[in-house]
This record gives sequence, C-alpha cells and structure tokens, in this order.
Amino acid sequence: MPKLKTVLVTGGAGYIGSHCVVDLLQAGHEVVAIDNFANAVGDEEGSPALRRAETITGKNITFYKADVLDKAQIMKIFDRHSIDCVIHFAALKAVGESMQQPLLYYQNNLLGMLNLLEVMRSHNCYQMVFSSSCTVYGEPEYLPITETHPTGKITNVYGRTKYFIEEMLKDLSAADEKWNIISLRYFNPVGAHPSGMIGEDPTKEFTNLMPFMAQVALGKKPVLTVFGSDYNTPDGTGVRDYIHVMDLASGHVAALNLLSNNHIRLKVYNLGTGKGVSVKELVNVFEKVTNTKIPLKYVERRLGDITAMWADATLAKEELGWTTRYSVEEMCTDFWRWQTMNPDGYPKKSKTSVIVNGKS
Ligand SMILES: CC(=O)N[C@H]1[C@@H](OP(=O)(O)OP(=O)(O)OC[C@H]2O[C@@H](n3ccc(=O)[nH]c3=O)[C@H](O)[C@@H]2O)O[C@H](CO)[C@@H](O)[C@@H]1O
Repeated sequence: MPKLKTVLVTGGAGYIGSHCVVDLLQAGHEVVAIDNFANAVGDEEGSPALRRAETITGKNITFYKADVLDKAQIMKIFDRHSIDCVIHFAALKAVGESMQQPLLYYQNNLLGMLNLLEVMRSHNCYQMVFSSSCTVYGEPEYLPITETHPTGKITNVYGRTKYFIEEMLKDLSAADEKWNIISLRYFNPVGAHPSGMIGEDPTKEFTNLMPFMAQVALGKKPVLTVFGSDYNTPDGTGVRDYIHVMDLASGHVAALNLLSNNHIRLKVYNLGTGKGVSVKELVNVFEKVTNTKIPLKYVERRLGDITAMWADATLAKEELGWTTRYSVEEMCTDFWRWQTMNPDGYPKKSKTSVIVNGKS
C-alpha cells in the first residue's frame, strides 16, 4: 500500500501541475498547491484549473497564490501545513524568452529552487520530485536516450537552468544523506485530461507544436509553419517523443511512492514513451482523429532545434513500475476535446471554491 502524503505542488495551476494534482488526489494524497500565475490563468481568488481538478476528483485542494521567490511566504505555508514531499513544477520555460532575459530565468528557476530547498530543510522535509527535461541532454549522441547519456551541452538558457538545478541536487544529496529526491526528465508533454475539463492554457505566447496545430485547426491561426523538411529523418521533419500529460502525471505519483518506501538520495528517470514521431506524422494523426485539415508551410529549421530525440524509459518501468498508457491518437483526441470544449481556454475571471490562503 502506498503511504498517503501531504504534497506541496508548486506551479500547481499550470499545465502539467494541474494534471498531476488530479492524479495525486485520486491516489488519496492531500494537495497543497501554490502558483504565482506567471503562466497560468487565475488570481487572488484561485485557479479555474484547480477548481475543475476538484470537480473531477470530488476532493478539496488547499491553494495559495504564492511565489517561490518569496521565501517568507513559503516559510509560512510550511509552518501551517505538515508537508511530506514537494513536487516542484514552478518555473519559467520559454526557450526564446530565456535567451533574451537570462537573468530572469536564472533568478526565477535557480533562486526559486534554492529558496524551496532551504525552507524544506528548515522544516525537516527532505523529499522532492523535480520537474526536469530531456533538454538537459542537448543534441543526442545516441538514440534512444538513456539516463546515463551525457548532459550539459545545451544551447539555450532555459535548458541550462534545468541542468544547473540537477547539478545542484547532486551536490546537495552528496553532502547530506537526509535528502530523497527524484528528477524526472520529461520528453514532449501533450494531450489533456480525457474529460476535456483541464488542459494547456498558457497566458504567455506559446510556440510548441501541438497547441499551435490546434489553433490552426480551430481557424485561429491560418497555417502551421513546419520548421525544416531536410532533417536526416525518414520524412525530413523533426522527430520527438510525445507523451500524454496524464502519463506524465502518473509518473509523478509513481515517483512519490518510490520515495515513500525507499531511501534513494537522488535518482533521475526519463519519462517518455520510447517512440519517436515526426512533425508530419503528428500532423497526419491529428488531422485524422479530429477530422480537420491543417494547412502547412515549410520553412527553414528553427534555431536551436535538434533533429531527433526519443527516450529509453526502461529504468522508469523497472524501478518506478511505470509505463505509458496513452497512444498518439489519444494524445490528439484529448487535446482536441479540451480545445473544442474550451476554445478560449479557462474562464478568465471566475470565482472558485478552492480554499485560498487557508480560507474557503
Ligand atoms: C528549442 C525548444 O523550443 N525546445 C523546447 C521545446 O521542445 P521541442 O522543440 O521539442 O518542442 P516543440 O513542440 O516546440 O517542437 C516539436 C517539433 O515540432 C516542430 N515545430 C514546432 C512548432 C511549430 O510551429 N512548427 C514546428 O515544425 C519543431 O521544429 C520540433 O521538431 O519544448 C519543450 C517543452 O515542451 C522544452 O523542454 C524544450 O526545451
């Protein structure tokens, strides 16, 4: 039986955070979620994504509008709740923006993590699941990529923040054996909760393939620009390992279970399907399952893009007992359901019943 925990989810109102909250609640864990709404819809009154997560699960979430850069505020939350484990999603993640504003990214992602770790230590909380990325591998030396592939040769600042944090976690766990940390390297998260109630609704401009393609299918954008058709791949377009966001969510619950029952100090796992899918293939599946036609415009390669990347997820299967359950068709169907049920995303101003700052 997994031990039930009180889990602090930072960035809980965001795309991956909100889906993970659903899975945590369904597994019986208590959730205290925080978000500063830097890239998620919500305000002082709460988050529509988390309100819907409550509806899906029939459980309550305690929510604070809080920023990991505000150490005093995080201290107060730890004073108030007996947190067993932190799942840390809160971070800035736009590659282009990170190149223009490196200090913003280093401050937010590195300092936010430092604050959290210090507050955790002061409250004797030593368990963390960290949201890392396959971007730490840089251009692959071999495929599929295993966790032992070298890291650090990264071409963008966002990716470097993830890499630096992983290095920081190595130093920390080597220095103090109390820490029990799992870093999860995500491949390309797509899809949405199968209910269509929660999904991806960034407040910042987005550039990822699936949300962009869905905007084209909805008629909100005229054409999908395909970045490069001359890659050394079977059809010339870039290849990625797309993973359904609910599979990612269940990976976090599995990681939490492992931390509950074992003292591993620090471990890293790939969360991917192990299957590479090209841009053209993803477009074809999306058109088929949504019965739409996506106009394409082929242009030059995007600066900083790699040719192909997919995971070897054997380690997560063996040690976390985790495997993916959703197909590429389901990733597209679920994303489309979310988009068509919520063409403008979440209601931008809504009262929520989520408990804010400990008050209903
Ligand atoms: C360089 C870059 O931004 N990398 C980030 C991007 O990965 P990544 O670039 O893999 O993800 P995207 O969804 O942006 O792109 C996937 C594939 O689709 C292609 N494509 C994308 C958009 C589009 O309008 N047209 C098009 O052809 C890309 O060239 C790529 O081959 O998102 C990940 C999170 O989700 C981050 O961890 C990566 O650091």
